[in-house]
Amino acid sequence: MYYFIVNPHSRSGKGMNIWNRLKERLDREEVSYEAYLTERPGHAVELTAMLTSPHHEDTDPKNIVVLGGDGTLNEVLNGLSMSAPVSLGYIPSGSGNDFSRGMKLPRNPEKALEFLLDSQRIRTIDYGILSYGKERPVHRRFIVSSGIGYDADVCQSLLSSRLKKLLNQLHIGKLVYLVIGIKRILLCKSADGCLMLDGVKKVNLKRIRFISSHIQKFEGGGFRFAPKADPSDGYLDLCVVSGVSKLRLTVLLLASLVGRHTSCNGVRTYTCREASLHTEKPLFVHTDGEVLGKQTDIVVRCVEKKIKFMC
Ligand SMILES: Nc1ncnc2c1ncn2[C@@H]1O[C@H](COP(=O)(O)OP(=O)(O)OP(=O)(O)O)[C@@H](O)[C@H]1O
Repeated sequence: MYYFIVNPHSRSGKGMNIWNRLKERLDREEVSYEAYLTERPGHAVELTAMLTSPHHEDTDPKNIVVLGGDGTLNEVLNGLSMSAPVSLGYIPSGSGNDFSRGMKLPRNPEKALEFLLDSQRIRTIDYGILSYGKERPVHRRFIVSSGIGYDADVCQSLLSSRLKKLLNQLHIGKLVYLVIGIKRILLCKSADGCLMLDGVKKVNLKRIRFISSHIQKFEGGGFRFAPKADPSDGYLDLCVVSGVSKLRLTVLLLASLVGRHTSCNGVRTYTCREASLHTEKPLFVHTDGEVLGKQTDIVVRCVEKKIKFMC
């Protein structure tokens, strides 16, 4: 039995057409499934919490399959009860699809479904937790990456972008990250700050452009900010870009498309289990592309091999 959580709104509404095609195939092949369509932002968190609750009518081990973008996968991860026996599957229907890219899953939804139904393999993978807020701490899980600064600023701009819809209609949705990314280079602010790695190594930073923390190698629709990230190693791979001009940031971003930015001036990489960051000015923060407002103090940490993934 498969439980599908479908975001019909993903890829600017194309998610619904994709689901209709896959549903036909499931029915034809008499696969046993239940499907839940998300009706609003946050709904996938509620649906997953309901399906994995100890009070759910079926407490047997469950296969939950997400059809959506990285944002929907993030919501499912955040709704998941970690004590429930669940295996996750994923069919990409988003614009960026960095999770599929990192896991080397088929990016064509039909092929991804075929792969999932044929697959017998379970891989255990890590997830990250980003925390902020002193009086009322907030904890958000992530499975691709989180970031503070420029990368989160781009995610914030995408929320109100009409270009995303247009490019998705032209089947070149992932280009939206590149186009908005270049525009935001001109407008995005930097801040001084300091990073503490695993509570022992302190790094002072001037003019932080962004710091991304990775489970997967890619973010932003194919920027390979963490070429060495391994989703099952129990570590976060950090990409820190600071003290660079806007022109240099542009060059670094282009180099990161092929993972060649890591040896350039202004880029530092670290692996750690936990990192805390303080910035002197608030900067936008994201987890898997979902924006969490502006923060000055965040902590990220890695939870090792807690997610069972069908692949
Ligand atoms: N029915 C709905 N109507 C409007 N928004 C929805 C609905 N269901 C889910 N959402 C929201 O849609 C947002 C985007 O979804 P998702 O990330 O899956 O697709 P995407 O933006 O096309 O892909 P990507 O993140 O790969 O660019 C999520 O933040 C989710 O909360």
